[in-house]
Amino acid sequence: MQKIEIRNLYKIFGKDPEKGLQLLKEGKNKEQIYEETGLAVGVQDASFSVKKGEIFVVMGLSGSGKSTLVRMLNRLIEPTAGEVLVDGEDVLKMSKQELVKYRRSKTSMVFQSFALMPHQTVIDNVAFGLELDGVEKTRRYERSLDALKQVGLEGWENAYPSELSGGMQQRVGLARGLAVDPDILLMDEAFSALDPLIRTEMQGELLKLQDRHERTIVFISHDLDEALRIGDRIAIMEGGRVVQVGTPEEILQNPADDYVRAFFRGVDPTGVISAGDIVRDNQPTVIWHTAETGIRMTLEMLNNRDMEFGYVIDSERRFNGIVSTDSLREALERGARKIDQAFIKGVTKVGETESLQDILPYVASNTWPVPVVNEKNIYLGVVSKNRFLRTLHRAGNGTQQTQEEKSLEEGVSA
Ligand SMILES: Nc1ncnc2c1ncn2[C@@H]1O[C@H](COP(=O)(O)OP(=O)(O)OP(=O)(O)O)[C@@H](O)[C@H]1O
Repeated sequence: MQKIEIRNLYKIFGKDPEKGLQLLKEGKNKEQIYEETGLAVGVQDASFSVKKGEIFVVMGLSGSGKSTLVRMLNRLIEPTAGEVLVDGEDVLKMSKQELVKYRRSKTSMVFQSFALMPHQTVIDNVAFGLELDGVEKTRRYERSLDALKQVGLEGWENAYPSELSGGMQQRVGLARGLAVDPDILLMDEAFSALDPLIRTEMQGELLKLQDRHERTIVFISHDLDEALRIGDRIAIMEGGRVVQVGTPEEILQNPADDYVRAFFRGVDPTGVISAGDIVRDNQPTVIWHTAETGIRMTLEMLNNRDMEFGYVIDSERRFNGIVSTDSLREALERGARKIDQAFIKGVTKVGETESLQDILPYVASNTWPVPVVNEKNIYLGVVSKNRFLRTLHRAGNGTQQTQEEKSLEEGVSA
């Protein structure tokens, strides 16, 4: 479901922005327009959408238009042209009153400079937005305490900002953003001022928060590692344009141009592509598991299909275990009858979000393709050694899979 939709959005800074629009339409570029008129093109023709519940990272070099773009989402910067739809409603058509309400209740913004008020306690800093909203004091403090708890600052409510470390101050900034319980959190280089260790910690904190309470987060960053770590999808900006939008894997595997490629140079694909991206569910034999599933029947089935391994799942597709022709025969010799007595011991399944780097040891050490499950233990399929190696090879070359490779892969037996 789309939460935010941006259509043909422009921002031109200067006295006569319409003139700038006209010149862009005539094919002039940003630099020519600046030289001729002194108008600065901040964002040009941006169109994309942000899904409900995702962390959407806007990335680009300094001056590429990130801040301008994100500030147009809550009209801290007034767009020159285009549409910003939030839950289907055009933010640019809102009256002043509607806009105030939208800014206070639907969105909140977290800045790089934590923008804390030094003479106010932590809790008053957090409660500030609610106070503006006219929320009464008891309720205000309740919600602020809850927000402080969410960012791990319980017990610090009466401290002053100067008593806190940089990382803690940023947590207060984040708590202030959370206290109003916004649908949409806009984060402008929110972690950039933090030293690397604290920064990584805060990124982890944000991901954890997102696990518990799904918000739509638009996060500006100029840092690739950060974008890859937290972004469900990334938009890359260059010179005011959005040049590519996609998941980290999509962008890495298929960069739109040299600018994007340059960003990703040196990135190790094994850290970015996940098990879920390369899972295949059509190869090995899947065996539905019930109390009646017998060993003899299973063995016969594997033999008939000339398969060495079978993946056992229940009627809800939850992964139970793996059997092999060997483990089934051994179990029969022991006098066992039910299939779960024939599971290979110590089978490792991997989560769909685990990276290639994480799953490498399992792919390398097992003779059977590694089963991949989601967070509910639902079986999604397997990653075979072949598929794993092919992906590495492709990502390394930055080339697309050819039709030949594709059919080869479909034909590769597990
Ligand atoms: N108020 C303004 N007046 C004139 N030009 C502006 C104004 N604000 C931004 N610009 C110009 O718009 C372009 C985009 O700036 P913006 O701040 O959005 O980039 P950014 O990617 O966020 O950069 P940074 O990472 O340095 O914050 C730049 O060329 C900038 O000079």
